This record gives sequence, structure tokens and C-alpha cells, in this order.
Amino acid sequence: ELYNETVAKAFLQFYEHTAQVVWNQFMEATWNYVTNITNKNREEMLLKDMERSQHTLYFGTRAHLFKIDDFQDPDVKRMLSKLQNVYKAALPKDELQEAPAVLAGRAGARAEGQPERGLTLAPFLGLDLEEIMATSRDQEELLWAWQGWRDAVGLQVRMTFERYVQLSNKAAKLNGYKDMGAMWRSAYESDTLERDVEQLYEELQPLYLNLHTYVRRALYRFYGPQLINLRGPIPAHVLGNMWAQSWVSILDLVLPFPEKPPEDVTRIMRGQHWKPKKMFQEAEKFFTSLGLLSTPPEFWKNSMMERPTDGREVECHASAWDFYNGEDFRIKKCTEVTIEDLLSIFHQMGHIQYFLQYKNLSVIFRTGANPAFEEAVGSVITLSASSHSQLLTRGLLSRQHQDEEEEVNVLMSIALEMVAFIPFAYLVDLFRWKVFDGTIQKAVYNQEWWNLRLKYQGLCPPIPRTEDDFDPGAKFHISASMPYIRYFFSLVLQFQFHEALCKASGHVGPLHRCNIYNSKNAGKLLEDVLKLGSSKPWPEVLQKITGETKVSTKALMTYFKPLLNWLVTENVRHGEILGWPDFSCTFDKET
Ligand SMILES: CC(=O)N[C@@H](CC(=O)O)C(=O)NC[C@H](CC1(C(=O)N[C@@H](Cc2ccc(O)cc2)C(=O)O)CCCC1)C(=O)O
Ligand SMILES: [Zn+2]
Repeated sequence: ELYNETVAKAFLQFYEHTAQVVWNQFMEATWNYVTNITNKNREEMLLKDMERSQHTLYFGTRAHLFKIDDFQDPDVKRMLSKLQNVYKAALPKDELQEAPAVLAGRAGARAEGQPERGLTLAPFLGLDLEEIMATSRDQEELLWAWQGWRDAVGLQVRMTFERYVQLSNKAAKLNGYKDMGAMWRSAYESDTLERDVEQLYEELQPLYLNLHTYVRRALYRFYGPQLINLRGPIPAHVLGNMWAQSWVSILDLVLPFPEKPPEDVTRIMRGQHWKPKKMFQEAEKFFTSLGLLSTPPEFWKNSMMERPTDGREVECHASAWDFYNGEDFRIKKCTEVTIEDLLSIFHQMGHIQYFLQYKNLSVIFRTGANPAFEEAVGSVITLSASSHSQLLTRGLLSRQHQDEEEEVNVLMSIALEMVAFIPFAYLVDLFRWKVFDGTIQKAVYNQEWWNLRLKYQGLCPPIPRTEDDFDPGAKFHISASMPYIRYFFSLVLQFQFHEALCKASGHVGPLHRCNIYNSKNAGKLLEDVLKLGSSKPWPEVLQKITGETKVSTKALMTYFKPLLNWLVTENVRHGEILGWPDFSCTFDKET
């Protein structure tokens, strides 16, 4: 037999040495493009992407020649089966050439990356629309920004989206999947993923419904009955965010105890003359305090930590990059000195820590145990980094004691980020899975998007939408073809990790007061997991950190229990209707 296990090992060695070079060149070329968007850099990146596809196809087709089931070594079997998925490289050359313009794709992400169209939110018309969505309390102005962005970007994506679906599904079928949604879900190595996430969503729904009902009442008090229907969905433009995926910007409108507002950490950071570099050093300090790895000199030399001032056009969506040579790791972020950006840097540094921990594995295993693990690492550290005790320790808060009411205020601000995000994180790929499997046809893309936004988020568009619009395209990850269910999954996982790491750190007391800073035990638990990359099935990896093999919402519910109790009491006191029985989206102002 020609292709035995010994040959397979030599084949994998050959792959290893060539892949490091090909992937490194692709990442370099892509980095050069997104940090200096010019046609020349785009051409160079497309060339390197083509070379990467040829390399993937060469090894992917040959990986099928091995009778994997007869092999003994589990690593060899796992590596060969992963190589067999060649993603878009399976497409015929002409369609592969067409792909970049169509398969937007996140340039550096693990999966088949393609340059995004540079559809960045700011600067748009010289304004930062996200800033307006977060700070304006004038609903006409909010409507202008909300509609302006969708008219400018959503429509542009619509033109190629149908072709994108066709090419994606063709590539998926050539790899043996029924459609691209099935190929995306295969990253979780589970044939019950759709049901599992639906179950997780149902467990979290009561928490979201109570938050939605309470926030609707607060918005009713501020904007009045002509805009807010207490028995209906909330208009999507008054939640403080372009996609209403995070409501933390309207904390001032919904604060449970307004006489005890949380301290303004951003103001304190600016008062202490924080600079972007110090924000990255702060995040690094947290990871090294756990006994985890520090970043190499290349990180500080090569990262882009601020928007360039030399006129270059850059892609400002924050991201973390692995250059697959075991030394070069970078973050690209247009950092502003705010608490939101500090916490987002913790998230990005979580990606970097994962890259550092698994850098000695085969390139094939240099990804998270599943995509949600990659997202959860940085987010779980953020839960401690944003805790009262940590901010106090780092001199970012002055008030020592936090009474019960202040604690509810803080839990509310965290829930406006995390709990508000639950239905959005769930529906983005619910929509795309249905588009890929044909349940949602092109003629009703926008109507079906809003059906999901109504059903899961309890939102309405502020003005009538038609099939001439394409509102899903206004979300970066959809225009950049970046899968999203990882963020829903990570939301649950990060609290499960947090509970396990807090236990390991010897924390006693409420989960939301836990801060694992300086805990070498917690760090060791995390390190043992990160080092594995994707070399083992993720339930095994989950068990190493939490002792369980199943994802559970218990920890998240425990964390928010004090807030849920307060919300239920508050909603009962007002005789509120949970949900939106008046499900119609009324647009006439006079009602
Ligand atoms: C080369 C490359 O692409 N690398 C990948 C990582 C990898 O594949 O290794 C990467 O860097 N992706 C970028 C993405 C950026 C952010 C994001 O897009 N977040 C989502 C969802 C969300 C929302 C709230 C929240 O608290 C956490 C997440 C959104 O904003 O909608 C921006 C804000 C935070 C994370 C990221 O870091 O996940
Ligand atoms: Zn991330």
C-alpha cells in the first residue's frame, strides 16, 4: 500500500514547512493591505491569496489519498482530515479569481480570507456615525445616522451578496458539505450544533426579556409614547448602537439608581494621561500576572495601535493577527483612550495569548479548540479586568466601597453589553444559515432579516424597509463574510470559564465580584487549555478547564442573578408586559 502512515508523516512534515512560508507571506500581504488600502497592496494580497489557495489545494487533494481509518496515530488522523477541507480553493480558477470581489471575507481570519471592501464605519461623511449612535439623544439625528449608514453600505453589499451565496455554496459542496452554513458549523465538530445553540438561547431568553422590558420603560420615559409602545418592539435606532447589539451607551437613560452613577473611568484615564501603548501594557500585565506568556518585541514594533496620521486609509475594525512563524503576532486597532477600548484590548490580547500558547503546534492545529474558545479567552479576562476590585487596584476608580445599589448599577452596565448581545449574536448566523440552505430566498432577504430581529431582539426598523434595502449588509461581519455564532457561543462559554478560573483562584462570594488577577492557579488552568490549540476535540478541552463536557448557561445566570431579581421586581412593580404582543412596527408618529 502506497500511502501508509509513515508516508503520511513525511507528507505532513512537507506540508508543515511549506505552509509556514505560504501563510506567513499571505498574512504579511494582507496586513499591508488593511493597514494601507491601495490597489497595489490589494493586488499583492490577491496574488499571495492565490498562492495560498494553490498550496491548500495541492495538499488537500493528496490528503484524500490516505486511508485515514486504517491509521493509528490520532494526531496524524486529525491533521489529515483537517487538510481535506480546502475551503474556497476547491473552486475553478476563474471563480476563485472572482471570489475576492464577492467573498468579502475577513482578510486574516483562519478560514479562507478575502480582502474586505474597506467598508469601515468611520470616517463616514467626515463623521463618526458610531459616535452619534452612542451619544445623540435626538431621535431624528439618530434616524439620520441609522439610515445614512444603511443607504451607503447596505445597498453596496446587496449587489454581490447573491453571487456570494452561490459561490460559497458551490465551494462548500465541492468540499462535501450540503451548503456553506454546514461547512461553517463543521468547525464545532458536532452534528447537533443548531439544536444546542437554540437550547442555550431558550435558557437565556427570560433574562433578555426582563432587560428588554425594563429598558423599553426607560426609553418610554425619555422619548414618550409617540416613539415607544410599552406592549411592542423597540425602534432599533435608540439603543445606542448602529446594530442595537450593545446598549451600554444608553446606561445614563436606564440606570437603576441614578443618584449613584458609576465613576467615569474614561475621564479618570484621560486625567492620568493614559496613551494607547499604556492600555496594551495594562492588558499584557494582567496576562503575565497569571503566569501566562508576555508578548515578543515584534508585537510592539509591528502592531498598529492607533489610526495612522499620515493620510493612509486603513481598515479600523480591531483585529488580532498570527503570522504563523512563531514570532510575529500583531494587533490592529484605531485605539481611543476610553474604558470601552481598554476592555476591547483585553479581548484582542486574549487572541494574542492563544497564538503564543499554541505557536509550537503544527500550523494545522494553530486555531482555538473551536472558534468560540478563541473568542472566550480574551472575554473571560475582561470579566476580571472590568471588576470593581481590579479597576480600584489599577487606580481607575477612587471610591473604595460599593454598596448594593451601586452594584446593581454596575451589573446593569455589564448586562447592557452582554445580555443585550445574546439575541443579536444568535440571529446573525441563524439568518446566514437559512440563506445558505435556501430557506431564505433572495426576494425576501431584508424582510426575513427583520423578522428575525423582531422575533429574537424585539426590535423594529425606525422607518419602513423594503427589498431595495439590505440591512444585514450594514454589519461588518456579514459584509466581510466572518462567521458570527462564535460570539454567541463565547458569551456562554466565557462565564463558564470565569466560574472555573474563579474557583481555581480560591475566590469566595458572588461570581460578579471575582477577579482572578495574580492567580497562578487560574493561569495554569488556562495555559493547559490554550496550549492544545485545536489538536483535541473541544469537549475534551472544556472538561480540562471546567470538569464538564457540555456548554452550560448556569454560570452566566448565576453571574446576573442579583440583577435579574432586581429586574423582575421592577417589572412586576410597573405591571409590565414581558415581550411584544403588539408585534407590528408602527411608523406613523401620531399614534
Ligand atoms: C485576523 C483576524 O480577523 N483575527 C480575528 C480573531 C481570530 O480569528 O483570531 C479578529 O481579530 N477578529 C476581529 C474581532 C473584533 C471585534 C468584533 O468584531 N467583535 C464582534 C462581536 C463582539 C461584540 C462585543 C464584544 O464584547 C465582543 C465581541 C462585534 O463587534 O460585533 C471588535 C470588538 C471586539 C472584537 C474579534 O476580535 O473577534
Ligand atoms: Zn475576538
